[in-house]
Amino acid sequence: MSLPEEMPKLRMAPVETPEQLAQRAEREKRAQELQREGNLEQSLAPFRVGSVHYLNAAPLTRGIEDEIVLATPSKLAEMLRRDELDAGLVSITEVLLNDRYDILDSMAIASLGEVKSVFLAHRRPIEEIKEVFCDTASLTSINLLKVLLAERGLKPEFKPLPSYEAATQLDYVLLIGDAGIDFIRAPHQHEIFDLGAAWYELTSFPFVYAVWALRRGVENSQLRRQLREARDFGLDTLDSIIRSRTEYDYEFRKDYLGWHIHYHMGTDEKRGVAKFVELLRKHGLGPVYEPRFVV
Ligand SMILES: C=C(O[C@@H]1C=C(C(=O)O)C=C[C@H]1O)C(=O)O
Repeated sequence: MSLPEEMPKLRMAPVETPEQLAQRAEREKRAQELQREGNLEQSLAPFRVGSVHYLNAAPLTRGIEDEIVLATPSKLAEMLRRDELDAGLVSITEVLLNDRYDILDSMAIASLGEVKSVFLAHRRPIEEIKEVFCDTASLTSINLLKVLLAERGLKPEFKPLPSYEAATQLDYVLLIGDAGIDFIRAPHQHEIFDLGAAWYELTSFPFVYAVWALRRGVENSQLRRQLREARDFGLDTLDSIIRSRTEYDYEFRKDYLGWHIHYHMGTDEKRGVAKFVELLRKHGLGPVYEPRFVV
């Protein structure tokens, strides 16, 4: 018996190969991410937010990148002080040395031990240090180096680094961020004194380099929620950030963002901050204010 003409033909969905399935899953994930990104971007205004242009900040600013001002840590601090920003992912010392910010709780740029991008590069023994040239972008790392050297009874003169090109020719140089990573990855004759590792050796605590500083006295609960969402989004998609960024190479990004740097501010990080406060005071690098955390 032949099938009646009007009977619908059985339609078979084409079978997907495992590769096609994986590609589709990836496309769907990407679409969801884009939507989440879109949601975040819509609601950051009217707040003005700044962050550092270093690779390490990427996971805390996922989805809001296009809305924030990127600058060096020292420029960001100046903008915050002039009230040109409502929030900045800024050096911890800016917050500790100025009684005008709250710290957004539970997140930070921190390391437990070796950080990779904050170090003293030295061609001569540290014990002989008389002067050190410092990346002018840095605030926190200069103070961290002052503390670490003072604990060894060393008080060199701190001078501004004239240019990154000059770094290879100087005996003692403090570098941070991507410029630091560039230096380490290029040929050089210096030994590397990693400040995260030195801090851990001295205190057994993590070191907190940067936090979200919020201008005090401004109603910012919506902004705080946005920044928490950006962090959640960034950490949920850390793998894809590591895969899709183009700085350096994949292995480096994986180690750096997935291992050396971490993004939570827990009990140990707060103990680390308290220890830093104690040592800044001990070595006369104050006045230092108690950090005030807001959820
Ligand atoms: C870990 C780092 O921390 C940075 C160091 C800063 C400083 O020295 O003032 C400020 C912000 C952080 O992003 C780095 O960028 O290498």
